[in-house]
Formats: sequence, C-alpha cells, structure tokens
Amino acid sequence: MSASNDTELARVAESATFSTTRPDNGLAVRLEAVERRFGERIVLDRLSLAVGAGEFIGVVGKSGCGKSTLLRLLAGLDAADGGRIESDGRKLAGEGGDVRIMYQDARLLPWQSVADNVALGLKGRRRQVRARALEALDQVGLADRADEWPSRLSGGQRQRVALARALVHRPRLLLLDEPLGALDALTRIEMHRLIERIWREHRFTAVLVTHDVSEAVALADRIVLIEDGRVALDQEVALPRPRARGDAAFAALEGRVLDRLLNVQALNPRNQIRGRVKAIRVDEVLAEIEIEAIDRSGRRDVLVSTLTARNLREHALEVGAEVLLVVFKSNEVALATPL
Ligand SMILES: Nc1ncnc2c1ncn2[C@@H]1O[C@H](COP(=O)(O)OP(=O)(O)OP(=O)(O)O)[C@@H](O)[C@H]1O
Repeated sequence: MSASNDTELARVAESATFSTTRPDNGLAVRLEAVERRFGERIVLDRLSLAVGAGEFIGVVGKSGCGKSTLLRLLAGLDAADGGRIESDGRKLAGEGGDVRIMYQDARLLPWQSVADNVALGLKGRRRQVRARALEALDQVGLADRADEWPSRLSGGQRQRVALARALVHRPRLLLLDEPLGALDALTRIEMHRLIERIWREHRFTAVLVTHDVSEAVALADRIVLIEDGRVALDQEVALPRPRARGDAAFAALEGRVLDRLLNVQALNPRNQIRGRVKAIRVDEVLAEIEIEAIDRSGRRDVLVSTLTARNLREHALEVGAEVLLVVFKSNEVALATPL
C-alpha cells in the first residue's frame, strides 16, 4: 500500500461516523459440546464456548486445529455432527441473515463495480440500494472509489470493500476468517483500528480467527485457543482500548498466549490431570481455585489455578466440581475444562 493510502486509511480509522449504528446490536452465541468429524478425524471434540452479545472473540490455534471449521459451523456453511449452536435459546440461523463472514481474500466480482459488489444481495429500489452501499463504503473510507473496478484497488482496499459488503447488511454476528492475513504489517495495524472503531460503533458480536496473536490481543475481549478439538485456553484481554503494542501489559499477554500456543508439550495428555475443586477464593478481579489433583500414579496434590473473576462466573465452578487441569512448565497450572 502506498504512503498516501496509509494516511487515508489512518484518517478513516480515526474519524468514521456511522448512521447505521444500532446500540446493543450483537448476537449472543452458545456452543455446547459441538462435534465435527471428517471421516475418522475428530476436528471439534465436544467444544463448548459462550460468546456474549457484542463481545469480540479472537480464536487462535495451530494450523489445522479447526478454527475455520468452527467459523463455518457458526456461519451455517457446514453442519455439526453433534452438540448445539444456539443464539437466545434458538438454533443459530447462519450466514445470510444476521450473520456475515469475511475471508482472507475479498472475493469481489471483477465484472461489477465496487458499489455493486457491496450492494450484492440488497433488496429495494436501485437508488436506495446504492445509497446504502455508498454509506457502507463511506464507513471504510472508500466512497470515492464506488464506481471503479475492484482490480484498480490495492489488497487492503479490497478487504475494506469486503468489510463494507458485510456491514451493509448490518450484521449482528460478524465472522472474520483471517481477513488480514494477506496484508502487509502496516496496513494490518491500520485495519485493526478501522475494525475496532466500526465494532465499537455498531456493537455487533465479532469472532476473529487469526494466526497472529498480537492481532488477537489488539482486538479481542477474549482469546480462545483451540487444541485437540476443544478450548484449551480462554484468556480475557483486560487492556484499555485502543491498545498500544509497545505497552508492557500488551507484550506480556501476547507472550503468555504465544507460550501456550507453542508449548505443545503442555497440551500433551500426559500433562493433564483430573482434580476436584476444594476451595474458591475470589475478589473483584481474580479468583484462586484450590484443586485436589490425582495424577496417573494415584498421588494426591493440591494445586492452585488463577482465573479472572469473570472467567470463574462463566465456568460456573463450585466446590466439589470435577475439573481437568493442564500443567505448564511444571509451575503454572491452568484450569482447562470443568468436566
Ligand atoms: N471438508 C473437509 N473434508 C475433510 N477434512 C476437512 C474438511 N474441512 C476441514 N478438514 C480438516 O479439518 C481440520 C481442521 O481444518 P480447519 O480448516 O478448520 O483448520 P484451521 O485451524 O482453520 O487451519 P489453518 O489455520 O491452517 O487455516 C484439518 O485437518 C482439515 O484437513
């Protein structure tokens, strides 16, 4: 992307205003024991996850762990083999209604203008449809490119058109499948600001699949790590927005998630221990869970896992509950899953 485009994108990221804002717009989504198999291969193994209305979730995990499969299920583009995916107690309707998905490639139709690409699928009088497309393009700073062919745009601009094409439908759940994966580092950072700003204005729920942990830390309220078909880590990102990458707290959190992601050993079943909650100590921010664990040789030990108080509420843990623990680097214990 050229320097002038960078400047233009930065300006839009900072200054966009939206007339399509609908407060408290997001869909709450609940996945319960969701399974997806391909032949013998179990990709999602009774995965459970609750996403709050308007929440921004970052999904990370090693290549092939099932991130895109999860998004495809949420989008209704694929069907689960077991479990439930619900919103407000009802089956999630999938892509087309309140749910929109954006991919790594913009998938624009080369024979349609930018505005017509954005307007695809909109119903109504031509003038109204065009006005809505222009409004969405304005949100991403590309209203002045409405009548050009997509081939005239840079990669970053095409992704902004793809974002406008999703926004024009006023989604309540936006699924982002590595949408910035093909962009250069600077454009990605500018796009983060734009996506964050639009998300804050519209309050839709967002689920972002990414290989880039710093992208997840920059954007997400929570980072979910998928491993062996399940949620292996559910990390709250309690950093003020907009987030500064140079910040020590940002770097520490990024390092922590990366460590977990890269530490294959830690997620080896040999490092997983079953246990029972003995005591829970909680203050406003943090919760300490004391767990009596029994290892494979039958040895009993008391371990302590620290969660955020919010995470504790989501797990709905009680004294006496059975849990699965993952031991990291011999001195750090994470509560993997309430059993
Ligand atoms: N339609 C399909 N048929 C058979 N196997 C599939 C199908 N779709 C996905 N898989 C397999 O399911 C697993 C998870 O794939 P998925 O694309 O969800 O992973 P991912 O975490 O998004 O990977 P990446 O980060 O590399 O994009 C992979 O082993 C993949 O080969």
